[in-house]
Amino acid sequence: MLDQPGIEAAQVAGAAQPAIRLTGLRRRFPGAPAPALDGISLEVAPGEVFGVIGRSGAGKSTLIRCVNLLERPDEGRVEVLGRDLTAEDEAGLRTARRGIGMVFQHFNLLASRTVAGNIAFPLEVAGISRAEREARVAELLPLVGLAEKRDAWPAQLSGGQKQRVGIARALASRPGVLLCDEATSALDPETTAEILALLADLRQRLRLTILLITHEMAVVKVLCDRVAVLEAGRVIEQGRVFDVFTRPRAATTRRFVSEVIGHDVPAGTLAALPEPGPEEVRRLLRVLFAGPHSTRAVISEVSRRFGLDLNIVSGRIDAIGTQPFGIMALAAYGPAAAVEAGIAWMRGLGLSVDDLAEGEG
Ligand SMILES: Nc1ncnc2c1ncn2[C@@H]1O[C@H](COP(=O)(O)OP(=O)(O)OP(=O)(O)O)[C@@H](O)[C@H]1O
Repeated sequence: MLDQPGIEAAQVAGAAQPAIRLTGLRRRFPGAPAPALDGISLEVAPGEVFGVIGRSGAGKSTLIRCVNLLERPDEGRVEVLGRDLTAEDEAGLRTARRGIGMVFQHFNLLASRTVAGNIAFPLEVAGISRAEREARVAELLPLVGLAEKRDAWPAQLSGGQKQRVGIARALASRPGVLLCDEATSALDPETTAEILALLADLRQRLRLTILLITHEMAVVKVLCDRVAVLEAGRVIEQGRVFDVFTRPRAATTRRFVSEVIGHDVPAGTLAALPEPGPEEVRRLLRVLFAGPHSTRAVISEVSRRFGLDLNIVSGRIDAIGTQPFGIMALAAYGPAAAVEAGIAWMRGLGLSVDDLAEGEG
């Protein structure tokens, strides 16, 4: 059902072509002082989960709505699963949108329909037979953990259950691409974690490509492979989540990242540290351990080898996806040449070592 040859072909995992390609998107709302989208280009690979993060007003909603052309960009091209949506007429768009599911922040369920009725709704609109609709709903309910709720009404569901219905409805027409518009922002932290786990599971089982927008870095950390940071309608930074989290470049990115992994050195830290002795320097360093070395072994060894005093200001061990890392702020004291040699030695082990100013990430 709902087979679309162009889309099916592009869904083959590993296809060279991106699942989503946005080129030079611009959108300025009439009368607005600045464009909502100011030349956005990005690509999402098949099977990838790509997050777009930004503060309120950065242009996230406008961007995601452009992907299925709910919002038409003034300029630029939107290609999804190999199809140039900006070149489609309304009929073509309707067909193409069946390959693109969308999950909304506020669920957007129809109060007058049961769970099954909500999930079946897009299939009804697409003219799918009742028997096929029922079969599809029966497949989807257990997939989203709602096998027992088939005949419940939206008003009888928790927020998390409502979002499960929203996700099942988005998957009804077997889309290759799922767009998530702040899908967990209306949920409490525990329910957020459950919904993110569900999305991660569905992504694996259905080999979905997911583009999500969020203002929460925790969502990006748990679910995404890559992330783009949006500010004033522009992508100011993008890359693999691990790289962006461990080496954020833009100030906005550093602020987002510090929400979840605390790169910042608290104000007042320097004043509380001892002054360096005569013939000594003091360097405030951020050391990132992303490889096989354990934090403690490296710190004690660099201290021994180079005769440095190391004062640990803050430290944290964490993981992004399945990749563990440690991040530590430390004050190194010793003769200038010894401190330099110690830093070079740590870098030689593959650790990332940067100078850190107080209050900086
Ligand atoms: N329909 C509209 N008409 C006029 N201006 C709009 C419209 N939609 C969005 N904007 C403006 O475009 C800019 C980007 O808005 P957008 O909703 O895309 O940002 P956002 O990052 O999703 O923010 P939020 O998280 O608050 O929704 C904002 O300045 C907003 O006021």
